[in-house]
Amino acid sequence: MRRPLVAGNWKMYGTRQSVDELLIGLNEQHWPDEVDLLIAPPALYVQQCREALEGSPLRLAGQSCAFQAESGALTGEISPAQLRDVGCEFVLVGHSERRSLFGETDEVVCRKFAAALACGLRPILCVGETREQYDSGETADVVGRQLQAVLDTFGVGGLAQGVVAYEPVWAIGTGLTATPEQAQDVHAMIRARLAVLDDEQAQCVQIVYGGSVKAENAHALFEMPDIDGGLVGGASLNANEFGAIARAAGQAQ
Ligand SMILES: O=C(CO)COP(=O)(O)O
Repeated sequence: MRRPLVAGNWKMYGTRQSVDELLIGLNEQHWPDEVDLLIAPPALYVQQCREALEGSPLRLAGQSCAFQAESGALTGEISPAQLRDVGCEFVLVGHSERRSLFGETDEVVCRKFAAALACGLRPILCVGETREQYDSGETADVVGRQLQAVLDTFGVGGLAQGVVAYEPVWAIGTGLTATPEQAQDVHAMIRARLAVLDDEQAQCVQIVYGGSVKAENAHALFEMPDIDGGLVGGASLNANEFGAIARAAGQAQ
Protein backbone atom coordinates (compact mmCIF):
# COMPACT_ATOMS: atom_id res chain seq x y z
CA MET A 1 0.00 0.00 0.00
CA ARG A 2 2.85 2.38 0.81
CA ARG A 3 5.83 2.40 -1.51
CA PRO A 4 9.18 2.17 0.21
CA LEU A 5 11.42 5.20 -0.23
CA VAL A 6 15.18 5.41 0.06
CA ALA A 7 16.88 8.79 -0.07
CA GLY A 8 20.55 9.66 0.03
CA ASN A 9 21.45 12.90 1.78
CA TRP A 10 24.91 13.86 0.60
CA LYS A 11 25.08 16.78 3.05
CA MET A 12 28.02 19.15 2.36
CA TYR A 13 30.20 16.56 0.73
CA GLY A 14 31.58 16.31 -2.78
CA THR A 15 33.56 18.03 -5.47
CA ARG A 16 32.75 18.03 -9.18
CA GLN A 17 35.16 15.16 -9.59
CA SER A 18 33.97 13.03 -6.67
CA VAL A 19 30.36 13.65 -7.71
CA ASP A 20 31.20 12.43 -11.22
CA GLU A 21 32.73 9.28 -9.78
CA LEU A 22 29.78 8.68 -7.49
CA LEU A 23 27.35 9.16 -10.38
CA ILE A 24 29.23 6.60 -12.49
CA GLY A 25 28.89 4.14 -9.60
CA LEU A 26 25.21 4.93 -9.14
CA ASN A 27 24.54 4.36 -12.82
CA GLU A 28 26.05 0.89 -12.50
CA GLN A 29 23.58 -0.17 -9.82
CA HIS A 30 20.59 -2.40 -10.30
CA TRP A 31 17.72 -0.39 -8.83
CA PRO A 32 14.54 -2.04 -7.52
CA ASP A 33 11.37 -0.96 -9.37
CA GLU A 34 9.20 -1.01 -6.29
CA VAL A 35 11.15 1.64 -4.35
CA ASP A 36 11.04 5.44 -4.63
CA LEU A 37 14.69 6.41 -4.96
CA LEU A 38 16.22 9.81 -4.51
CA ILE A 39 19.42 11.63 -3.82
CA ALA A 40 19.88 15.06 -2.25
CA PRO A 41 23.20 16.39 -3.50
CA PRO A 42 24.56 19.81 -2.55
CA ALA A 43 22.51 22.28 -4.62
CA LEU A 44 25.57 23.26 -6.65
CA TYR A 45 25.77 19.77 -8.09
CA VAL A 46 22.09 19.16 -8.82
CA GLN A 47 22.50 20.05 -12.49
CA GLN A 48 25.50 17.73 -12.85
CA CYS A 49 23.49 14.93 -11.25
CA ARG A 50 20.47 15.60 -13.39
CA GLU A 51 22.46 15.31 -16.58
CA ALA A 52 24.27 12.15 -15.50
CA LEU A 53 21.11 10.49 -14.20
CA GLU A 54 19.04 11.01 -17.34
CA GLY A 55 16.96 7.85 -17.70
CA SER A 56 17.82 6.61 -14.17
CA PRO A 57 15.05 5.98 -11.61
CA LEU A 58 16.96 8.17 -9.13
CA ARG A 59 15.12 11.43 -8.54
CA LEU A 60 16.52 14.62 -7.10
CA ALA A 61 15.91 16.38 -3.81
CA GLY A 62 17.14 19.61 -2.29
CA GLN A 63 18.68 19.45 1.20
CA SER A 64 16.83 22.55 2.37
CA CYS A 65 14.97 25.49 0.86
CA ALA A 66 13.94 29.05 1.62
CA PHE A 67 10.71 29.65 3.53
CA GLN A 68 9.52 31.72 0.59
CA ALA A 69 8.29 29.80 -2.42
CA GLU A 70 9.38 32.08 -5.24
CA SER A 71 12.32 34.41 -5.78
CA GLY A 72 13.09 37.27 -3.42
CA ALA A 73 15.76 39.27 -1.60
CA LEU A 74 17.02 36.36 0.52
CA THR A 75 20.79 36.31 0.03
CA GLY A 76 22.27 32.84 0.16
CA GLU A 77 18.96 31.04 0.03
CA ILE A 78 17.54 28.77 -2.66
CA SER A 79 13.81 28.85 -3.24
CA PRO A 80 11.66 25.76 -3.73
CA ALA A 81 10.74 27.16 -7.16
CA GLN A 82 14.43 27.25 -8.08
CA LEU A 83 14.94 23.68 -6.88
CA ARG A 84 12.03 22.64 -9.00
CA ASP A 85 13.39 24.60 -11.94
CA VAL A 86 16.62 22.57 -11.91
CA GLY A 87 14.80 19.25 -11.65
CA CYS A 88 14.26 18.53 -7.96
CA GLU A 89 11.03 16.82 -6.98
CA PHE A 90 11.63 16.58 -3.22
CA VAL A 91 13.23 18.72 -0.53
CA LEU A 92 14.33 17.97 3.02
CA VAL A 93 12.91 20.34 5.61
CA GLY A 94 13.83 20.52 9.28
CA HIS A 95 16.85 18.23 9.16
CA SER A 96 18.32 18.15 12.66
CA GLU A 97 21.50 19.81 11.42
CA ARG A 98 19.38 22.72 10.16
CA ARG A 99 17.50 22.87 13.44
CA SER A 100 20.54 22.70 15.71
CA LEU A 101 23.18 24.58 13.69
CA PHE A 102 21.04 27.12 11.85
CA GLY A 103 18.37 27.78 14.45
CA GLU A 104 15.42 26.52 12.42
CA THR A 105 12.35 26.49 14.63
CA ASP A 106 9.19 24.44 14.11
CA GLU A 107 7.58 27.61 12.74
CA VAL A 108 10.31 28.10 10.13
CA VAL A 109 10.22 24.41 9.21
CA CYS A 110 6.47 24.66 8.74
CA ARG A 111 6.88 27.67 6.45
CA LYS A 112 9.41 25.74 4.40
CA PHE A 113 7.04 22.79 4.21
CA ALA A 114 4.35 25.16 2.93
CA ALA A 115 6.66 26.83 0.42
CA ALA A 116 7.77 23.46 -0.93
CA LEU A 117 4.22 22.21 -1.38
CA ALA A 118 3.23 25.48 -3.06
CA CYS A 119 5.87 24.78 -5.72
CA GLY A 120 4.92 21.17 -6.26
CA LEU A 121 7.90 19.76 -4.37
CA ARG A 122 7.33 16.91 -1.92
CA PRO A 123 8.78 18.01 1.42
CA ILE A 124 10.51 15.40 3.57
CA LEU A 125 9.83 16.54 7.12
CA CYS A 126 12.66 15.45 9.41
CA VAL A 127 11.91 14.93 13.07
CA GLY A 128 13.85 13.39 15.93
CA GLU A 129 15.05 13.77 19.47
CA THR A 130 18.52 14.45 20.90
CA ARG A 131 20.38 11.99 23.11
CA GLU A 132 19.44 14.00 26.19
CA GLN A 133 15.77 14.00 25.23
CA TYR A 134 15.93 10.30 24.48
CA ASP A 135 17.55 9.54 27.84
CA SER A 136 14.90 11.50 29.68
CA GLY A 137 12.06 9.74 27.89
CA GLU A 138 10.93 12.78 25.89
CA THR A 139 10.99 11.21 22.42
CA ALA A 140 7.22 11.12 21.94
CA ASP A 141 6.80 14.71 23.17
CA VAL A 142 9.59 16.12 21.01
CA VAL A 143 8.59 14.26 17.85
CA GLY A 144 4.93 15.01 18.52
CA ARG A 145 5.66 18.73 18.80
CA GLN A 146 7.71 18.78 15.61
CA LEU A 147 4.91 17.04 13.72
CA GLN A 148 2.18 19.13 15.25
CA ALA A 149 3.57 22.34 13.81
CA VAL A 150 2.89 21.00 10.31
CA LEU A 151 -0.32 19.18 11.22
CA ASP A 152 -1.85 22.39 12.62
CA THR A 153 -1.58 23.99 9.21
CA PHE A 154 -1.91 21.09 6.81
CA GLY A 155 -3.56 18.21 8.60
CA VAL A 156 -2.66 14.60 7.89
CA GLY A 157 -3.68 14.97 4.25
CA GLY A 158 -1.11 17.73 3.79
CA LEU A 159 1.56 15.74 5.57
CA ALA A 160 0.80 12.78 3.32
CA GLN A 161 1.75 14.91 0.32
CA GLY A 162 5.23 14.87 1.77
CA VAL A 163 7.22 12.26 3.66
CA VAL A 164 8.17 11.99 7.33
CA ALA A 165 11.76 11.08 8.22
CA TYR A 166 12.38 9.99 11.79
CA GLU A 167 16.04 10.65 12.52
CA PRO A 168 17.07 10.34 16.16
CA VAL A 169 19.87 12.89 16.50
CA TRP A 170 21.94 10.48 18.59
CA ALA A 171 22.04 8.02 15.68
CA ILE A 172 23.12 10.51 13.01
CA GLY A 173 26.70 10.08 11.87
CA THR A 174 27.55 8.23 15.06
CA GLY A 175 27.41 4.64 13.87
CA LEU A 176 24.85 4.11 16.63
CA THR A 177 21.74 2.92 14.84
CA ALA A 178 18.44 2.70 16.66
CA THR A 179 17.54 -0.97 16.85
CA PRO A 180 14.77 -1.98 14.45
CA GLU A 181 12.46 -2.33 17.47
CA GLN A 182 13.34 1.12 18.86
CA ALA A 183 12.79 2.75 15.50
CA GLN A 184 9.58 0.79 14.88
CA ASP A 185 8.21 1.96 18.24
CA VAL A 186 8.64 5.59 17.27
CA HIS A 187 7.32 5.08 13.75
CA ALA A 188 4.26 3.31 15.14
CA MET A 189 3.79 6.14 17.63
CA ILE A 190 3.94 8.68 14.81
CA ARG A 191 1.42 6.74 12.73
CA ALA A 192 -0.89 6.26 15.69
CA ARG A 193 -0.78 9.97 16.36
CA LEU A 194 -1.74 10.68 12.76
CA ALA A 195 -4.39 7.95 12.76
CA VAL A 196 -6.24 9.63 15.61
CA LEU A 197 -6.72 12.61 13.30
CA ASP A 198 -7.31 10.77 10.03
CA ASP A 199 -6.80 7.03 9.92
CA GLU A 200 -7.13 6.62 6.16
CA GLN A 201 -4.51 9.27 5.37
CA ALA A 202 -2.26 8.08 8.21
CA GLN A 203 -1.92 4.69 6.50
CA CYS A 204 -0.63 6.44 3.37
CA VAL A 205 2.13 8.53 4.96
CA GLN A 206 5.60 7.25 4.10
CA ILE A 207 7.68 7.29 7.30
CA VAL A 208 11.36 6.59 6.74
CA TYR A 209 14.14 6.08 9.25
CA GLY A 210 17.50 7.89 9.27
CA GLY A 211 20.56 7.51 11.45
CA SER A 212 23.55 5.33 10.53
CA VAL A 213 21.62 3.23 8.01
CA LYS A 214 24.02 0.90 6.20
CA ALA A 215 23.71 -2.08 3.91
CA GLU A 216 24.26 -4.41 6.86
CA ASN A 217 21.40 -3.05 9.01
CA ALA A 218 19.01 -1.84 6.32
CA HIS A 219 17.02 -5.03 5.83
CA ALA A 220 16.24 -5.52 9.52
CA LEU A 221 15.06 -1.90 9.79
CA PHE A 222 13.01 -1.94 6.59
CA GLU A 223 11.27 -5.17 7.55
CA MET A 224 9.50 -3.39 10.39
CA PRO A 225 5.87 -2.73 9.53
CA ASP A 226 5.96 1.06 9.98
CA ILE A 227 9.45 1.70 8.59
CA ASP A 228 8.91 2.57 4.95
CA GLY A 229 12.53 3.02 3.97
CA GLY A 230 15.48 5.16 4.89
CA LEU A 231 17.12 8.56 4.76
CA VAL A 232 20.77 7.70 4.39
CA GLY A 233 23.69 10.03 5.10
CA GLY A 234 27.25 8.74 5.05
CA ALA A 235 26.47 5.42 3.35
CA SER A 236 24.82 7.22 0.42
CA LEU A 237 28.25 8.54 -0.63
CA ASN A 238 29.23 5.03 -1.62
CA ALA A 239 27.35 3.87 -4.72
CA ASN A 240 27.53 0.14 -3.97
CA GLU A 241 26.45 0.64 -0.38
CA PHE A 242 23.55 2.89 -1.40
CA GLY A 243 22.55 0.43 -4.09
CA ALA A 244 22.51 -2.40 -1.55
CA ILE A 245 20.38 -0.32 0.84
CA ALA A 246 17.92 0.42 -1.96
CA ARG A 247 17.66 -3.27 -2.83
CA ALA A 248 17.16 -4.13 0.84
CA ALA A 249 14.13 -1.85 0.80
CA GLY A 250 12.78 -3.70 -2.22
CA GLN A 251 13.33 -7.10 -0.62
CA ALA A 252 11.80 -6.08 2.71
CA GLN A 253 8.49 -5.31 1.01
O1 LIG B 1 21.33 12.69 8.76
C1 LIG B 1 21.19 11.66 8.14
C2 LIG B 1 20.47 11.64 6.86
O2 LIG B 1 19.75 12.81 6.68
C3 LIG B 1 21.77 10.38 8.61
O3 LIG B 1 23.15 10.44 8.46
P1 LIG B 1 24.03 9.11 8.67
O4 LIG B 1 23.40 8.05 7.81
O5 LIG B 1 25.41 9.51 8.21
O6 LIG B 1 23.96 8.77 10.12
